[in-house]
Amino acid sequence: MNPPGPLLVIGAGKMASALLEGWLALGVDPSAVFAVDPSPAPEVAAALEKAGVQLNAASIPAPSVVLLAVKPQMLEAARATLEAHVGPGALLISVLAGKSIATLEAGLPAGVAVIRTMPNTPAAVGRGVTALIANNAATGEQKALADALLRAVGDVVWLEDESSIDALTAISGCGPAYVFLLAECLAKAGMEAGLPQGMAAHLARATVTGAGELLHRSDLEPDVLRRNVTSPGGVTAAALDVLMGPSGFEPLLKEAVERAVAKSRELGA
Ligand SMILES: NC(=O)C1=CN([C@@H]2O[C@H](COP(=O)(O)OP(=O)(O)OC[C@H]3O[C@@H](n4cnc5c(N)ncnc54)[C@H](O)[C@@H]3O)[C@@H](O)[C@H]2O)C=CC1
Ligand SMILES: O=C(O)[C@@H]1CCC=N1
Repeated sequence: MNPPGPLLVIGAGKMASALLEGWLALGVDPSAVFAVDPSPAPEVAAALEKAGVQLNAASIPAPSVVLLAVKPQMLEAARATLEAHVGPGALLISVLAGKSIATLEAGLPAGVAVIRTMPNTPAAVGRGVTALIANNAATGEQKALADALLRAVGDVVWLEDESSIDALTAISGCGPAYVFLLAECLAKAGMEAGLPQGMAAHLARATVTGAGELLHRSDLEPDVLRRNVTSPGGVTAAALDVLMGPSGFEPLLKEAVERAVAKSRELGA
């Protein structure tokens, strides 16, 4: 899984940190990892230093892999760094929402390998899911390396058609935020139902993670697992009447996902 040469991260933020955390834990050599970030969060800078990754080194050897992880809106500002470090034999792996392979290729040497990906932050604990799509210049070895790097931090899905990445971003890229919001709302509802704050937060967290783990390990479909909780005429059914009603989860998530897809397309325009 170690790249054949140095690995450079441009933009050491939350997504890059999640990937790096997973890679370093699995044995990527930190002395071959470099990061460039003009204003890293202090906790990220401290974690990189502790791990032995060189942040903003004065001189960076030619990387074999460049992970681009700035905000999509910062792509143009990061172009100079990108162009300085992505040589003809390098592989560029981008995690930027919305930014197409053609946009990423602009300004880089002709024939540079580019792999556009959409990971998610559970990669930090080896439970991410990442979609990948490569340009024609990427070799079999480079695709295998990207596959190994992303597979090391979770599941991977290779795409045939780049246009599907906007919908995919709205589901798996953003999805962890929807689940964390569920935990937040469940805790607040618990407090409003009379539980002390700490207990409500604890119960919500344990319930969301426990249900996630059950879904992960079980062969049963989510609707079967839901029915297994729901006694006819019972307590869960009373709650599901609301959550599965006309203003419940389904129409709400449909609208949220539609907006996320539209935003992903807008970022790429
Ligand atoms: N956070 C997430 O769950 C996911 C994020 N992504 C993508 O990852 C990318 C980064 O997102 P986050 O990590 O959440 O953002 P972030 O804001 O945590 O990280 C971005 C980092 O880029 C740095 N930066 C800004 N300008 C730079 C430049 N010119 N050169 C080098 N570094 C520069 C910032 O200082 C910051 O540390 C985005 O493009 C996003 O679409 C993709 C999937 C999931
Ligand atoms: O919010 C964003 O734009 C990025 C893309 C997927 C998750 N975070």
